[in-house]
Amino acid sequence: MAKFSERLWKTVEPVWRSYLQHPFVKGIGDGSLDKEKFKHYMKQDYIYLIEYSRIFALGAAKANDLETMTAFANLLHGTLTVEMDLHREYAAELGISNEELENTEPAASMTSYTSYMLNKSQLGGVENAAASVLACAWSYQFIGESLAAIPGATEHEFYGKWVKMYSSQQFKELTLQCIDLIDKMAEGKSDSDLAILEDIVVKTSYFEYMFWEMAENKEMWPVAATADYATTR
Ligand SMILES: Cc1ncc(CN)c(N)n1
Repeated sequence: MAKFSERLWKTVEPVWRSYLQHPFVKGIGDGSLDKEKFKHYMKQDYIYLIEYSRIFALGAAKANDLETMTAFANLLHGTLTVEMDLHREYAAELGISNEELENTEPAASMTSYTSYMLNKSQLGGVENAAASVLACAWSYQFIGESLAAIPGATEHEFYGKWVKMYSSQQFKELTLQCIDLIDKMAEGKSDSDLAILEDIVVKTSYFEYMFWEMAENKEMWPVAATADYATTR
């Protein structure tokens, strides 16, 4: 029988392929991306990764066996180190302190995406946590590998290390652990339970697209509060 992850790939493939056509992703691949857009993305992505890490912690807490708990703990550690080190390196290059990075004011898309994942993971069992993180890891690995195939993309003086990290063996191993987790959790589940997990993967894939849009357009919130409020933030 086909693995659940194969079914998921077929369902979300058109959404993930659309990322490769997105101007922000294309700009990383050909090195033409405006650095101010990247700076906005990188700051939002850093606070996104803090919330994303919480899902791994929730998965570890909800795990029914030690093997699953260890996998979630490894993924938590990998995100806090391998992935977030990349952001800290870019921040240092762009003159942003770790404190400023951590205190980034969350944008609407970042807030809605992480709130959705946290809600699904808190309400459901450990399988909801595995479904919530899947598109995040796997779609970035898909993007990383696709961009790495573009001549010169990994050697670009600024964006090269982004492409290298997301196409690296280390990141691939973290992704494979996420795929393995969802496949194990899908075993023996009813069609209706699998449909619930699939829906989480589809919705998070849509949120991924919205995140690229937020980055491209340097979005925060659609309207501004008073200037007084803004200065107290
Ligand atoms: C929004 C988002 N989605 C996924 C990833 C890859 N963990 C990320 N860094 N940022």
